[in-house]
Amino acid sequence: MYPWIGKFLYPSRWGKLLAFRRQQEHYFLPLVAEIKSQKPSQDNYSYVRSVLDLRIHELGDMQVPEGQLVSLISEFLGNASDSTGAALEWTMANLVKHPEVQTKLRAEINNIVCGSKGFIEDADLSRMPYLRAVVLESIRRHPTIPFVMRHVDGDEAAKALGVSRLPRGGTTVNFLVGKISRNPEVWSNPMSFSPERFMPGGEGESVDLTGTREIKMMPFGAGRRVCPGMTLAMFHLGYFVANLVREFEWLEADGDEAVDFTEYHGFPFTTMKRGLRARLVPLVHLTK
Ligand code: HEM
Repeated sequence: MYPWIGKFLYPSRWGKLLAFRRQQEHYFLPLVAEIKSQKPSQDNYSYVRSVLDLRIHELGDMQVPEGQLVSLISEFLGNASDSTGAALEWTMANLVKHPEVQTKLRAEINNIVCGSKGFIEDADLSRMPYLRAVVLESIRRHPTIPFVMRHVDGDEAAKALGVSRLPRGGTTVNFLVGKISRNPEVWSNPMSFSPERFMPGGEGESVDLTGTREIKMMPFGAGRRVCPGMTLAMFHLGYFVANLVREFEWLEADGDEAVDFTEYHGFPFTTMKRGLRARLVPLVHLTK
């Protein structure tokens, strides 16, 4: 409730946090300065440039202060790599555990790629519906961000939440992303791993990831603050999974190294408690 109390309760952790923050400033600010010094053009219009160009109307058209810029950059980098990495690990773990899904996926990939150039191109992904189904099923079953919070206020919000009224000044609502995508009233056998549910005729066939039409799952959040990296993340996941499955057969490791789906609830990501271990067999491709 009062985050500032933390520095008195946990002085050593607070010290570490400040040191980490200084390190971020040390790395990011020279890069920001370099971007500032460049003449903006269509070719180099980056995320940092877009934040530099922002003006906060409520504060007299003020620019985003340097401190907040550092926070935004670290949020952008952290959200991008850690959440995609965690989702990739969950996906590969499921493919190890479900060899029949892996075989079916490899057949789809090879069918598209074989006989042509011998490697996967960006455009090929759109012709791989089962690959998309595998990725969707993985982020449904194992959403890497288990909840999103919103400050809500007013009668309209109360109505949407199905309560008569909200406390004065509003309140914070925690939307349980994980529970939503494993709701047995929406998903049949929700704890099983079944990409087929996202194929034609399946209950998730036309699932809406942005949550504008309906919310059956919301691994990327929903509404105005929906993850801006969603399309990139879906592309990266599809691309990495396709290449990893095409190049290797993923087999379960023996004994204690076998796949363990126990979750580790870190902040803010849910990862595999014990990282994925697998036996990888390189596959030989015959190209024309
Ligand atoms: C599998 C990968 C990813 C997942 C599961 C994921 C999920 C999420 C979720 C649940 C949120 C919170 C949305 C909300 O509050 O409603 C979020 C926010 C955000 N994501 Fe992602 N994300 C992923 C990848 C990425 C990537 C690749 C990028 C950038 C290239 C990115 C950038 C961001 C940013 C900047 C925000 C904050 C948006 C805001 O506060 O308005 N994410 N993400």
